[in-house]
Amino acid sequence: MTDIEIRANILDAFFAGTDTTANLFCFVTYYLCHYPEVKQKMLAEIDSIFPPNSSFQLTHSDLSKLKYCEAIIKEVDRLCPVANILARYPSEPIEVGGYQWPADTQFQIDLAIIHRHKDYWINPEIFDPDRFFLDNKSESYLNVKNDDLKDDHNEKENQKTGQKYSFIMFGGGIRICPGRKLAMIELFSLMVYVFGKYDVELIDMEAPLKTKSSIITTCQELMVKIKPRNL
Ligand code: HEM
Repeated sequence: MTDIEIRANILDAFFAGTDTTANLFCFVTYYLCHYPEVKQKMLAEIDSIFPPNSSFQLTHSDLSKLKYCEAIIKEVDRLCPVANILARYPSEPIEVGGYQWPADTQFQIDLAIIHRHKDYWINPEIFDPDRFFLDNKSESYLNVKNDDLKDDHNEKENQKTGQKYSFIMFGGGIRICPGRKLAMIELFSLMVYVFGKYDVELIDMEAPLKTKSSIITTCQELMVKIKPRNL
């Protein structure tokens, strides 16, 4: 790689890799404060793997046991996608939506619309991490039965919704987010260290989540009070 390419790659990792996880963690905090039963279930999982008042080490193998935490992160991003737009340019003329489009047309894919589309999700407006947690493939979490769900990266989520690309938190195909595993490790670690050790409450439970969307959706303000957990 040339120096310019190395610099561009480092900047990519900084820009694409810091505000995404930081803002998504704010959204996770907001939802946990509004759904105490979800928070309790999360704490039970964290405490069972990283017992409080013990000198645990954060290992990758233990973090990957946090299946309910994973479900929370996905459900929060489904409703509030931190990366909200994907862009694609077809290299050849293409038909999309019944129209012919020339090569190099820019298509923008709106994650918030797809993640809440009633064709793919039951009760899409309802916050329910169990969508990504329960192995209940037959009933309420499937809207569409589709045999063609094979996809290298999103297969597990696709199977739960029954539709290819219905959940695209990290994009898909060859441009899928290269930082996705690191992002999940960061978010799991934050959940263990912050919620496992501290009680986090919103200052104003009535205040809506204040966001601003451009390339990514950012959290404008989230006032919280934090105290050590009463264990
Ligand atoms: C919660 C955290 C994150 C989310 C939701 C997220 C989401 C995404 C999405 C949706 C894309 C576009 C994929 C596509 O076009 O199909 C993307 C691309 C990218 N992400 Fe992430 N990302 C996150 C964290 C990270 C981290 C931690 C890094 C690196 C340290 C990173 C580096 C990148 C880079 C370099 C690209 C551009 C890939 C390309 O165009 O080939 N991301 N990310």
